[in-house]
Amino acid sequence: MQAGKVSDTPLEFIVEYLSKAKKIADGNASVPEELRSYLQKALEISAGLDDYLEQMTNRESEPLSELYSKTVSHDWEKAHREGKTIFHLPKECITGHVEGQVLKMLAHLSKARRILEIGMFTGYGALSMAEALPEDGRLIACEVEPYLKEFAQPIFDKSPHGKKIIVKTGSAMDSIKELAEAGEQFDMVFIDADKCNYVNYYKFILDNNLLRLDGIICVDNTLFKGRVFLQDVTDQNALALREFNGIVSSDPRVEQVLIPLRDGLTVIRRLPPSSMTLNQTKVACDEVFRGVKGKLILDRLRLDGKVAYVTGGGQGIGRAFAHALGEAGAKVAIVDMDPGKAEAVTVELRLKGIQSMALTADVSEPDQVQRMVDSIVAKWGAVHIACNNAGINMNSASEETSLHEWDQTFNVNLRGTFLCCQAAGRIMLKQGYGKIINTASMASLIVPHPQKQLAYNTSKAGVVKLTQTLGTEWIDRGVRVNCISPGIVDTPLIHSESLQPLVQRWLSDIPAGRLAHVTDLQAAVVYLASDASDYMTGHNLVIEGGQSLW
Ligand SMILES: C[S@@+](CC[C@H](N)C(=O)[O-])C[C@H]1O[C@@H](n2cnc3c(N)ncnc32)[C@H](O)[C@@H]1O
Repeated sequence: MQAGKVSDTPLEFIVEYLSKAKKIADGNASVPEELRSYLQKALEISAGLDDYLEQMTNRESEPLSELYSKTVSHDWEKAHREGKTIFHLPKECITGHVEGQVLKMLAHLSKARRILEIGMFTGYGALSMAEALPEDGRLIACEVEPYLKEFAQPIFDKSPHGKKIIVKTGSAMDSIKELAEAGEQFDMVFIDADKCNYVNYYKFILDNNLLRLDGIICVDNTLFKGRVFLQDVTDQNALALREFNGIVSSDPRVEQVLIPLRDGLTVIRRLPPSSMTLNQTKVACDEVFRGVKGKLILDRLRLDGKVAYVTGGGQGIGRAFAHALGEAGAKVAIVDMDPGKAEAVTVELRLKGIQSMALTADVSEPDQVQRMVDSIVAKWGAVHIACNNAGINMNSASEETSLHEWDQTFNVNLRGTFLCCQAAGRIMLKQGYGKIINTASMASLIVPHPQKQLAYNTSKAGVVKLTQTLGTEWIDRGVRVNCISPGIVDTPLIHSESLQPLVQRWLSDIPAGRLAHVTDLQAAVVYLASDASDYMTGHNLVIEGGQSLW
């Protein structure tokens, strides 16, 4: 601890008292050497802890570092004497490096988009949390001293995250009442002002729904120099915090933990209720409100723990499907005729932390399809999601379509899809669970023109009928089969000069006014792969910018 610094946290008091005890022991010959050695050891541990936490916590950003230096070097007594601040603000008010990083981490982990801070001081905590917010995130900081807004703003302006902070000057209680009236709600709240009012802020926030379900409240100084649990305490702030801790720990609406960081940081989570009344209205705490098995809709789209494969996964739509399934949490096998392409997508997925393997298979060959499925089961123990996407398209006028072209197209597009459905389906039927998603085409519905592609159109219509048949045959054994029919997808090939007249023709047929991007199809595959679509089977999900309707 620096010389002259006044103890403020339980640890600083321990260090202060141990130092004093050690000094007395050192000056007294009758103190046993063993006691002196124990005092020395206790002092070394306690005095080294805060510095070590500082060193082992990643460095703060430049603007935060500047804010810290500007705050601790400012003459706060002078500011008060000159009438710039109502309170005597001690520089120790500042949240500081380690606690700021904890708040930033919590904002990150809770994926907060809107944060409320009660008591901003010079904005260290506010800027730390703002650094974790997404671009369109907002942090509203309530601060009674207008001087502090002027103090902090120039540094907020230097940070790319400063624009996310809105400072509301005035009494925090008035500000949060206004926010509640405006129907605002927050994902995270930091209470750090006006200790005697902590209970009121807390109650107001929960009673008025200012914190979303599952949202968190962080509360500073909840150990209050250890006085919250020491006997014979008369300090009003300590007694207010003791009462606050008691109220929170017996409130069934929340769960909480008190972390002995600096002067104590309590983290409180608002629990989803089993029954509740808000403003005299009884809330229907059913599956719609609480989510199916407690999972809200975005969580129901997650694919954590699921095993998927994507044929034709080395490029285009298949690659986009593989990324989407992996981002949603599945392990993904990339299957392609071209081993290099399969491997490249596997590398991309691994970079994103997605477990992935590359497999080579020609989907029209039963042995190769069986080997593909066996390899996945051997490595990951199951197949939950089968994306049968491999396909080819060749153009020719129908009177000239060769049997070779017809057979080749049908071999990959229809026989391949059947073989994959059958091999994966056998595993899924045994598991009692599976999601098969076949790639069909808008060509299953309309006859795209002016290009001529009889074999393709017919094979894709076959994929839809195959999907409908399997979708009804297997659903009672837990296997859902659906297909996606994309419209014309924008690929590098299409940008060649010779194809431009054709592209213009297509565009005039598409209400959306553009070709499909592979990313337009990604949410659909995640939906069909997830439990959220369990009631859907044999469906042809058409994504074509409206083209089949004109
Ligand atoms: C402990 S400091 C906050 C530290 C800050 N959270 C940080 O990250 O550095 C408390 C702040 O609360 C402000 N404050 C005190 N009473 C208030 C009230 N009733 N309404 C709004 N702000 C208040 C004080 O002016 C002071 O700046």
